[in-house]
Amino acid sequence: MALITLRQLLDHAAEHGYGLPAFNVNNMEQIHAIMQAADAVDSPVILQGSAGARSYAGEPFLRHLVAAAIEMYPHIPVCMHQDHGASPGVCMRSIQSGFSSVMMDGSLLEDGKTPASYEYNVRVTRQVADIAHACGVSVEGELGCLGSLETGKAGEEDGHGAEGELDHSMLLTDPDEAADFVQKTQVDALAIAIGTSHGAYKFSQKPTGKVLRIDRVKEIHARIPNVHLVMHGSSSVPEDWLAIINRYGGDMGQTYGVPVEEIVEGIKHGVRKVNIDTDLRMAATGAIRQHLAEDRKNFDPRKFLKEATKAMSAICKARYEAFGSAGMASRIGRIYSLDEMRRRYEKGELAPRVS
Ligand SMILES: O=C(COP(=O)(O)O)[C@@H](O)[C@H](O)[C@H](O)COP(=O)(O)O
Repeated sequence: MALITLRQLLDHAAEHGYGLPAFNVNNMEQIHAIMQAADAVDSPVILQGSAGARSYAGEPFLRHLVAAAIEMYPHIPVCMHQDHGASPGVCMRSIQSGFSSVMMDGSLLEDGKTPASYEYNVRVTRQVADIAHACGVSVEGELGCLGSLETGKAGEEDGHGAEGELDHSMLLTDPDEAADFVQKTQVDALAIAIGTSHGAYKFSQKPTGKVLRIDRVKEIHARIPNVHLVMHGSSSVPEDWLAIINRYGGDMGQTYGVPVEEIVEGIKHGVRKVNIDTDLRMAATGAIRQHLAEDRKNFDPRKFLKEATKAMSAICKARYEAFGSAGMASRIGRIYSLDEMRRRYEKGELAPRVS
């Protein structure tokens, strides 16, 4: 079984200077697409499940789908990560369910909507890190609230996101606070706010450095060079799929995502995990719309779901190649079990290095 922790994966990524896309999963087709692409280019994989995914698929289905991926592709290291845990309880249940990594998002209160105080964030994240590390499981924390620097708002399409309008001090992670946060919480990876947001409507025009603050990634990395950084809301919102969706009956507004080259620049400066969900949603929707419009007699869902899988897989492959994770699955070597990771935490081998 090639279940790997986020920590081991990101340590390898940092050592070899690459980044990993973390794709959200809710169903079999998404998992097929991600695994087929990873198999084609020899990339390790991060599958992540949100609260929405758990309520859509049901926790046992999600767990068994991931187990099936691991069984079918034993040569590919797969990290099963819980996306945006709104409370320590959510994280504990994911650990119980077999996830090898959890995100405690204490940037918002348990309702997933109200911005939390720094002290609250430190307290709940540390609580999760203590328990997760005692189980060998990795922890991602978040500092700063995700949201658009154009509008001050979080992404609208996601159940999880700050309500109302936020000012720039909340929408941008502060480098010194990031160092203090990592030291106090002992997280393995830190999600930072730099102007990205969840969903398709991130930017009203191709983003400039004013609204997509890659310079802030660089400042944070300069302050904490040994900490693995995470970019959320990092779909590129492919224009070709947007056009196909609209050509075949869709009604999406003009919008822009995070250009792949900007993510690659972030990877050069400590970004190791890149969250992507919307791109696969758009590819699947476009492919299904196109298939149903062009083959009006078809009533076999396998035919259009295969088209959706192919479309999603092409995006996954492109991201593995652009982020440099292609070719790395076979170079990871021995995978530490959760129990070995637990002992490494106990010995202090994995304590974050923050000066
Ligand atoms: O950053 C993320 C995705 O970014 P994206 O929209 O693809 O730019 C994820 O962390 C989100 O949490 C995920 O899309 C949430 O999905 P649901 O809550 O709708 O399942």
